[in-house]
Amino acid sequence: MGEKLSRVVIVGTGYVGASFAFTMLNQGVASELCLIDMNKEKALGDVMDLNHGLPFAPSRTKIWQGDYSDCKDADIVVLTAGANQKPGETRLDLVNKNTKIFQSIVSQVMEAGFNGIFIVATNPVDVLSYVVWKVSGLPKEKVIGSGTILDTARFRFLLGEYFQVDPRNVHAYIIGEHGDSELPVWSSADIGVIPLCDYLEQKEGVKQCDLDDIFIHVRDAAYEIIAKKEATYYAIAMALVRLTKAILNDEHSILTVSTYLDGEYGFEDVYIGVPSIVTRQGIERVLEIELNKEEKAMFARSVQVLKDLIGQLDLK
Ligand SMILES: NC(=O)C1=CN([C@@H]2O[C@H](COP(=O)(O)OP(=O)(O)OC[C@H]3O[C@@H](n4cnc5c(N)ncnc54)[C@H](O)[C@@H]3O)[C@@H](O)[C@H]2O)C=CC1
Ligand SMILES: CC(=O)C(=O)O
Repeated sequence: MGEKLSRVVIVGTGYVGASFAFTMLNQGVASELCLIDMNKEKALGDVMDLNHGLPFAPSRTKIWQGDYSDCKDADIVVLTAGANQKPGETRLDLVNKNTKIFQSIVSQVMEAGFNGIFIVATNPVDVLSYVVWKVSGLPKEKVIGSGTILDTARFRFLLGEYFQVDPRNVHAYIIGEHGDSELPVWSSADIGVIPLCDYLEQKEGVKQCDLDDIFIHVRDAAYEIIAKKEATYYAIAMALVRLTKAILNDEHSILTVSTYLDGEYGFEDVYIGVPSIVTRQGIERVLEIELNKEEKAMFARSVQVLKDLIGQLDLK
């Protein structure tokens, strides 16, 4: 029996796209990796560098510098092209530049005959996921933003440090905009098998103000890292690989991706980060966490921030 081919195309081989390609190669996730960037020399340099690592890779991967015609047979196109934040800029500041770039890229991907799944990482990721859905004409299930997958990872890491447990045993979510209006869902957070609220009551030394501080560090992590080294890329690359594997391996994994709300949580016509089941077909279902009153209000505010921006888009 022949080996099953899986093709992943990456558009935008800057810090995030190149780190994603490197992580994909190291984990042997796809049999074909195609790199596209308007800076062709950069993409070609990355292809050469990655190919030279093949003797150390866990499996064979065909890696090449491509063009949009390569998207026709792609299972997944990952969009990491566009401007990133400069120190002091918010993710939302990038909306106009990156919407224009995305209109052009997504049109070219679709003209090639693409019928797979888009993963969107470029910021502002929730708004751009909406743009990709609109411009591509694909079903909502097939356009997935990285949403708060990275914020949730940061949250689990910091809670793991605080409670001195493996972050993989921390079950806690950040939802909402991947940005300043996101929120922690404290009411359903578990440390291992213990609800965090019980932990807070029972364990000495666990204080609400420390938890609030953890959330602030999660929300502001990108600003801190960008001030120190211009960009964030390793953790998002690993998060994108996790999402890619969930799709290619039909894992039915629950990830806080940016997805289209169609009545869930009482909202519609917006892409936003919520826990969702990810399969080979894309988003199977959005999971509705029972939010408390304060969390509901914060989520509604986050939806409004995104809807206001979506309302200003010129998608002609
Ligand atoms: N969703 C998330 O959690 C995260 C998102 N990001 C976002 O990812 C995006 C990329 O960030 P970086 O890699 O740091 O930026 P970068 O500037 O290093 O790379 C962007 C790449 O896009 C390419 N590009 C620009 N316009 C293009 C076009 N029309 N066609 C093809 N390629 C084009 C550029 O040549 C460049 O190589 C940013 O918007 C950043 O904010 C970054 C980290 C985390
Ligand atoms: C840049 C960005 O969106 C992040 O690191 O969260």
